[in-house]
Amino acid sequence: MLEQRIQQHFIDSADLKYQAAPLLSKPIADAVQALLTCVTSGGKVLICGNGGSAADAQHFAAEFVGRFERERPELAAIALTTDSSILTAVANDYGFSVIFSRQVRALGQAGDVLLAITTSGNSENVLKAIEAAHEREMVIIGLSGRGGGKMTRALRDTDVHICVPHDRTARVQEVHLLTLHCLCDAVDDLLLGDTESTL
Ligand SMILES: O=C(CO)[C@@H](O)[C@H](O)[C@H](O)[C@H](O)COP(=O)(O)O
Ligand SMILES: [Zn+2]
Repeated sequence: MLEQRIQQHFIDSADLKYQAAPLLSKPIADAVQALLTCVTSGGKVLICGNGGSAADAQHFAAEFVGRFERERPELAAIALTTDSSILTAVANDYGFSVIFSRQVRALGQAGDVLLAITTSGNSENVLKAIEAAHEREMVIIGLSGRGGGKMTRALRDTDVHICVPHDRTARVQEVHLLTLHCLCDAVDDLLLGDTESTL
């Protein structure tokens, strides 16, 4: 029955979130420290991902540059998924696999953070963006699922890997979105202290 099927999505999503909380709280806290170090020393966050993860990239950038739940100064973040002229020129002239890495090389500086989002851990353009970010001496926060795929080996000890323990893309994406909200909330908390939410 359709309603049962719908309810099962809610149950599965909630189950995964319960299971993932104790596993992911430490890497998420590490990611918060990396973001805080970046933004308090004048750095910026570059974000990339495909499909639903491209939407997540833009969602996060909106909450950093705009706001999350509290008023605070603007924070620097750029989604690498939005400029259709850059994306079409680079894909057309060089190939889809370098649409993010060229932007990372163009914009990235030492001390910036790359937030790399891929549910499989295997999207080539995201993996190449990680390589480019290492060249620029950036720290990488990798969001993945399905065991981490190739992202696991692409990351270094100084990076942070937040790997959602599930094999279904939609479920992984649901935890990625929760993770991004945790990051925004924690950065605000550390920057602003225990002030009341204004929204
Ligand atoms: O949102 C969804 C599925 O829920 C899709 O658009 C999905 O993001 C796309 O298939 C992506 O290309 C998957 O890439 P990735 O997460 O494996 O890097
Ligand atoms: Zn989706």
